[in-house]
Order: sequence, then C-alpha cells, then structure tokens
Amino acid sequence: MEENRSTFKLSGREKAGLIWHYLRPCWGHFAAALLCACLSMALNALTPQIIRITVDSILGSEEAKLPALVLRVLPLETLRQEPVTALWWAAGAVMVTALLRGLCSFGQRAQLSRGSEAYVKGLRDDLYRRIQYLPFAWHKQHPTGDIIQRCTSDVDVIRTFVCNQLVEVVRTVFLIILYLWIMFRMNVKLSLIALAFIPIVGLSSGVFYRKISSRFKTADEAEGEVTACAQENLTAVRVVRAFGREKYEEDKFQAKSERYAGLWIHLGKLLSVYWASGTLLTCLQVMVIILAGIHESVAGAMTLGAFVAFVSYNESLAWPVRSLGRVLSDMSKAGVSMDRVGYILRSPEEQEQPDDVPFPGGDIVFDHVTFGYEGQPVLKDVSFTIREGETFAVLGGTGSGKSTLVHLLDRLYDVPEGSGRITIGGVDLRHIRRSDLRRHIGLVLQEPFLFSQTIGENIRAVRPDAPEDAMRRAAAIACVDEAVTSFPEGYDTIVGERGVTLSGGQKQRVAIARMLMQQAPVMIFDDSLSAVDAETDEKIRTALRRSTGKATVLLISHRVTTLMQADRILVLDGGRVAELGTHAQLVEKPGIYRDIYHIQMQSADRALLEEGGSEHGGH
Ligand SMILES: Nc1ncnc2c1ncn2[C@@H]1O[C@H](COP(=O)(O)OP(=O)(O)OP(=O)(O)O)[C@@H](O)[C@H]1O
Repeated sequence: MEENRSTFKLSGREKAGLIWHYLRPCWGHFAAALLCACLSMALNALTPQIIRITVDSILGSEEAKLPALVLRVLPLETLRQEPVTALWWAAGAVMVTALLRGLCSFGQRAQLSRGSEAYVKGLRDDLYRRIQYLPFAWHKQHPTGDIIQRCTSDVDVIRTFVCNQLVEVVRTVFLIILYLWIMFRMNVKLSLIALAFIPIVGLSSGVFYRKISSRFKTADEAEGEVTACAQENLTAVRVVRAFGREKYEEDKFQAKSERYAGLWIHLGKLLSVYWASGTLLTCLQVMVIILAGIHESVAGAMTLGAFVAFVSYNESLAWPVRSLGRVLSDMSKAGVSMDRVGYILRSPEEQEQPDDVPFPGGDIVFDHVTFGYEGQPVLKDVSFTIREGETFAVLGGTGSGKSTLVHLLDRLYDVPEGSGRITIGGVDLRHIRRSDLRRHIGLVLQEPFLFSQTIGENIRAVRPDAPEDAMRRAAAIACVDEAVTSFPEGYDTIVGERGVTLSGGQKQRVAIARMLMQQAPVMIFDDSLSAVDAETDEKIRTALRRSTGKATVLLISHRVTTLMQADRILVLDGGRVAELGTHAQLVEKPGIYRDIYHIQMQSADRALLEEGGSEHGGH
C-alpha cells in the first residue's frame, strides 16, 4: 500500500536509528555536554555536605566522616577553636563549588550548541537534498506549506528534543540516582518517604502533559492558520487592493489571531493550575520530610547537620522530577515530528535504472498513449510522430492535455506499462536516463520561474561559464536584449523579490534566452509566448527559426499565428488527436483548426480596422 503523509509512522527502532544517524558525527560534543552536566550535578551535591560538616563537626562536636585526604587538608581542630574562621572556610568552599559549577554549565552549553547545530545541519541538508530528487508527482501531491513546515518547525522540535530534552533526561536520571544514593546513606527511613513521592509527582506531571498535548497541537495549528492567512494576504496584495478587500482581510486576520490568543490564554490557565497543584504536592512532601526528619533528629537517629543536608537534597529532587514527567510526555510531540520528517526521508527518489541509456536523438513517437491523473483520463489513445528537426505545433482547448504531453516527454510522469509508449529514436522513453533526457530537452513554460539572481545569472543558469556574447546572442534572439540593456544595471539587474519586477512578457523572454543557452536538440515552448504581443511573438519566432537550426521544436499555443508556420500541426480535442497536417491542409478541410483560424483572423482584422479607424479619427 502506498504511504500516506498523514498516517506514515516510524517504529520506535527506526526513530532511534534516525536520531543516532545524525548524532553519530557529532556524538563527542554531546558526550562532553553530558559529562559537564553530570559533573555539575555532583558539585551541586557537595554544598549540603559542606553545611553538614560545618554544623556537625566544626560548630558541633560530631566526628567528621571524611576521606583521609580531605582531613589532611582541613585544619579541623583549629577551625573548631575559631568558629568565625570556620564559617569563612565554609563560605569559601561553597563559592569554589559554585565557580566550578559555573564552568561546567558553560562547558555544557558550549558543547551542546556546537553539537545541536551540527546535528540539525545534517538533518536539514539531507531533507533538502532528498526534496531535490523526489519525483514531480510527489511535489504535486504535497502542499508546499506542509513541506516547508516539516523542514523547519518539525526539524526544530526534533532538535529541541535531542539537544535539550534528551540531555535533560540523562541529567535528571543521573541526579535522581546520585541524590537518592546519598540520601539512603544518610537515612533509609526518610529516603523511603522521599522515594514514595517521586512516582506520584513524575506520573501526575506526565499524565497532565499528555492530556494537554492535544491542546498544544490545536494551538500550533491555530498559529499555522495565522501565518498562512498573513502569507496569503501578502502574496495577493494586488488583488486585495484591486477588490478593496482590506477590511475583510483585516477582520479575517483578527478572528484567527483572536482564536490563537484565546487558545493560549486557556492553555496558560491550565498550566497555572498544574504548576500550583504541583507546588502544593511538592510542599506536602517537603513538609512530611521535615516532620519525619525532626522526629528522627530528636530520637537521635540523625544529626542536626545531616537533617539540614537531607532536606536540601530532597528539595533539589523536586524540580527535576516534575520536569522529567513533562519531558517524557513531550516525547510524543517529538515522535510526531520524527514521523513527519521521516516521511520525506523515506519517500522514494526518482531512480535511474542501471541499464538506462543516454539520449538517443531521432524521431519522437507517441504510440497509442493513454494517460491520466488520479484515475481521471487526460490523454486517450494518442498517436503521432514528431520528425527529427521539424517544427511541430500543438493546438487545443484548455485542459485538452497539451501540457501533459510535455510532462510525459520530460519524464516528469511515466506512461504506465500497458498504456502505450513514447519513443525517441526507437528507444522507449522509460529506458532513457532522466538526467540526460532533460539535458537534451529545453523547456519554456507559460509561467516561467526566474531565480532571485541577476538576469545574466538566470540566462546562464544551465551554463554558468558561458561567455558574455553567447548570453547576449540568446537574449537578442529572445528579443529581450534591448529591454535588459535599458535597465541601469543591465544584465546585473536582480530579479525576483529582492529586485526589479519584470513584466510577464519580459520574464517569458528571459526564460526563452535561458533555454536557448542550453543548446538542446529538442526545444519545447509550452504557451511560452502568450504574454508577448503578436508583433514581438512574430519577431522571436523569425529569430528562432534562424537560430534553432536542426533542433526539433515543439510549439504549444492558443494563437494560430504562432502555429501556422510550423511544419505540421496537431489538434488535440478532449485528450484525443482530432486533426494532424500542415497549415495549408488543415485550413482546407472543415474542422476545429479551420474554425479557430477564421475566428482569430476575423478578430485580428477587426482589431486592425479599429486601430486604423482610431488613427484616422485622430488626424
Ligand atoms: N499534476 C496534475 N494532477 C492532477 N490533474 C492534473 C495535473 N496536471 C494537469 N491535470 C489535469 O489534466 C487536465 C489536462 O491538463 P493540461 O495541463 O495537460 O491541459 P492543457 O491542454 O495544457 O491546458 P491549458 O491550455 O489550460 O494549459 C486538466 O483537466 C488538468 O486539471
């Protein structure tokens, strides 16, 4: 069964594999960060011991149970005589441990930030690389916004989980084990009471976060809606102004923004209740420990210093235990993000077969091709031949399948087995290496895309090292050289969001120049002269005829004047071949081509007459 992007799930093992795959190259940083975190914990555990020794063995008279090395350095007897000096020593020791903890904390953060950047870079680069090689059909099926969100927000959730939460879990587990070990050595009865509260606090926090995670998800989705609303508005700013929709857009945004704010206020309330009840529970535990501790101290089972130290350890346990519950429930959020990212990483790329052959050249033959999208037939038993070197035109109504012919020729989609075949030079297209095929087929689309670079860089996109005069020759053929040189920056003018806005016709012409630079033996113009006026269209076609030489040209257009000089013309009607022949043959016989020809010629004549009339009137 085909994987679905909403239901795709990685197993626990696969998720661990995904984490480890990107962690492996930078595991040293994570290990160093963990070491620093554990050292910091251990140093933290020293402070209550300093207090215990000060109270029991310096201010009091208990025997200090310390390692021989420490006893040799610590002038215990002298300190007992001078309590003020003793307090300075204690304060100094606390300061030193705090300083060392600061160093560890610095090391932990520095190592974590290096590790997490390396981790996330590896994952992000892999995602981007994979997206470059996923089939066109995959891109068509997946909304761009969804892909971007997977590559940004989801990657960020995984980064936070691996780089912060995972380290936090290890640190907390280490802390719990270390502190409980010390506490058990100090007093078993009190330790058992403290231990009894840990699962209650941890579990209640885990259950709470699991319960509200769906609300977090709703808030995330609401945030997505706010962003999408703003994005759509900014993209369609011209339409908004033209139709005076400013107020409507403002209200729409405000409604979404209000919902988003409301969700967070509600979440804030829930979190406040949780934190307040959690604090109450923790206080209850501390109270029980204090009462039991006093009882133990009065009974002589515990010294005063040990009691103070024990209470301090116990308090230090409360916060990490509460956060552990939250981290564990956040794991499910990270798990969802891993599924979403994993879906892209597991989607199959366009694969070249080992026995695929290079582009053979020759006649292009559509042999009984039937093709459709999502079960809806578009091309129905289409057969025709484009002879090598000829200019072949395709005319057809909207949705008749003209662009689909181009998709198939470029192998953006493959003709399914048993639904006919397309051959070039007798070789089935499905056995021609895609990369090679696309290098040999130049393509200009109706709505060409220009990169946010200079015009020169756009034209030289396929041959960045091509000489200046070759680029200008291509631009001249596409009738765009004059327009470009009239810009103050000429070919260095930046286009796209950061630069000038080219008109639709200028964009099409730059795209034609870019395609000409490819010097491909097959050139396809998919309605790519629709945005230029008839006169420029004629000029470009004349220049092209002279320059394309032996290239096979496939012209797709709604304009008969664009097509009539082609060697042969194919008329598509509802996905079927309706007519095929030269212009002269097609205007001779009744049919779609002749009708369209007459309609377009009449309106052209009318336009000419009107133009003449108005000029006449002007004199
Ligand atoms: N990727 C796709 N997924 C689903 N349906 C598609 C896809 N591309 C095209 N179609 C549908 O296939 C039909 C033919 O589309 P195609 O773009 O080939 O027509 P066309 O003749 O080039 O039309 P136009 O002249 O308007 O560009 C249309 O009904 C269109 O909605």
